[in-house]
Amino acid sequence: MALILASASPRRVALLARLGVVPDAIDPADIDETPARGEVPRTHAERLARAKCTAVAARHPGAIVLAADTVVGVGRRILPKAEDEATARACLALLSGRRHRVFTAVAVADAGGTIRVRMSETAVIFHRLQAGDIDALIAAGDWRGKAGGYALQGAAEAWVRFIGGSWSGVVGLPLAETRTLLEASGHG
Ligand SMILES: Cc1cn([C@H]2C[C@H](O)[C@@H](COP(=O)(O)OP(=O)(O)OP(=O)(O)O)O2)c(=O)[nH]c1=O
Repeated sequence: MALILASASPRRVALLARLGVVPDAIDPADIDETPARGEVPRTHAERLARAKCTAVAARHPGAIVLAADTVVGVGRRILPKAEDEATARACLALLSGRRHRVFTAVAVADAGGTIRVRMSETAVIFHRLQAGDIDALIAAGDWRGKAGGYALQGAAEAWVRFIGGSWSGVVGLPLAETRTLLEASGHG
């Protein structure tokens, strides 16, 4: 059964490879990722993973389609995906010493078009970030395109005080949830 990865993220390809899974094709979804009014982080991640999966499954009838969405939340607040330095700095200043959550929703469409979704939730606390620490994280540059303005797999891990949950979930594709969903969807 063909597996389509509905993601432009090279990290998701690499994480999938750790399950021994190589997608037959990569076809990123191009959807509007603007949060809905009053939407909380968990709901946002789930809605977007489902929307990416639905959009791409429509283009590949009979295939298994895997999509995911990662959202960093502080309480009810959804942090943006940092595309510029000012946004990344604002995220890091907010996250300094403050417990936050990283939600990654994974959605898999089976060959019959049924979509199953699983959620990974990870709590992360960074040490208090001094101005110089934020400068160093910004200089590392790996915050670009990342939810919450940091890359745990890169420079940011040196500032982690606590992580509870799924490391792979923070990086973009929680391996246990993904393995379970692929099995349930008839892959392999
Ligand atoms: C918090 C955090 C996020 N991220 C990444 C995972 C996601 O790729 C990204 C959040 O954006 P997403 O919208 O989940 O994914 P994407 O735009 O990269 O790719 P696509 O929608 O095509 O699947 O942030 C890290 O790589 N490391 C981290 O520590």
